[in-house]
Amino acid sequence: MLQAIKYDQGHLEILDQLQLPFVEKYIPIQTAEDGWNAIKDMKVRGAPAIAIVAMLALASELHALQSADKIPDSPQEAETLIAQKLEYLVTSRPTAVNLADAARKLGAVVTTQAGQVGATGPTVVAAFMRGAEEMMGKDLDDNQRIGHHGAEWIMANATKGGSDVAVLTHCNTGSLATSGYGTALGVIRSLFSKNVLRHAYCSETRPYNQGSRLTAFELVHDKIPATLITDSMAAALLADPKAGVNAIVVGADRVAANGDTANKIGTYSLAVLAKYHGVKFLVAAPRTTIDLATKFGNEIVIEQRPAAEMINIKGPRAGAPAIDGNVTLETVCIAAPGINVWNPSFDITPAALIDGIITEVGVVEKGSDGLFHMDVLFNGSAPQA
Ligand SMILES: CSC[C@@H](O)[C@@H](O)C(=O)COP(=O)(O)O
Repeated sequence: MLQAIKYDQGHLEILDQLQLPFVEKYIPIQTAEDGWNAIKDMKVRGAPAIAIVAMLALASELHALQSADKIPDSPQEAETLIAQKLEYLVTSRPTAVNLADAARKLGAVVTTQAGQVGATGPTVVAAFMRGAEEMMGKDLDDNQRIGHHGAEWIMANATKGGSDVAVLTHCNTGSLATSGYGTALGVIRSLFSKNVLRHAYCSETRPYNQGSRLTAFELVHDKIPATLITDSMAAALLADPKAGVNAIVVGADRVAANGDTANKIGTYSLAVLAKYHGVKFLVAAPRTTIDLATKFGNEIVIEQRPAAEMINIKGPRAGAPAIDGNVTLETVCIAAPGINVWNPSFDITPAALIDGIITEVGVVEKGSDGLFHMDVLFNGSAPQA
């Protein structure tokens, strides 16, 4: 399995996703500012991965301060230092809630520690670093559970009488978008490991091609039977009995309390198509992506990305040889110079189009009132497939 994030006691490295699938190169992240830039520039992306890298970037900076004996003695000063860095990190990308959620949770850990009798600056910093490291392990564990619950749900509800399934996914939600295994791609991985995946389809995911560059790379790497389509081919694929797509499974950047889901632009179109074709439409995400403070999808801030990400495309010249494992990536313009560009990074899929939300504690479906009741995910009564 690919590993997007490597961390060991203050040493953080991320796989530079801007160079994938052509060059597999890890880059060091030493400070919160390095982390902020890597997230903003999409060297790391995907809701869970963004949160983990942000927290570990700050942990790395604090490690370096600790080695240089520069942690303030006062617990309150250490708390303020960490709070300011967290506030800054949260400004890197607005839509995925996992980052804000991680900052809030670790901020609370730090505040609690700073209030303990005998607390010092170093004990506050140590509490933060421990929390950040635990987050990475928890995410991997959650993803494996999501994969299991999603695969079980699909086999129970979407086989249409067959013994195996074909699944379409969008964007990248795999090892590269998380600490490992993946969310929606984790469900596909789990179906594959249970020997019930007939075929996976991944959409190109314009404009930034996370599907063709990253998901396709992971599927090839992990030898999962898969086919790439352009986003515009999804309707034809769903209408094709030979493909026999049973379910569409996507990730999420933020799920509102009513189930409306912000995810990569193009997700909403797929949900509409799924409804028309009678194909199950599922969202796979850890509970850290569910934002109960946001009641409806229209409250979610949608990030606008630069025009250059739509009108330019980057890759090696066709047939260019790799030299010492390196290839030169070239940028090519693929649109008429001067055209206006609208480039929202995400869209909102209404809850009405979603059949189930797959989390690490189970799959929530709409009740008889036609509404999602997210409280079951947090009060220990989530339905198991
Ligand atoms: C497991 S990640 C789920 C989503 O974050 C993913 O589908 C997505 O939309 C990623 O967007 P990106 O802009 O590449 O960060």
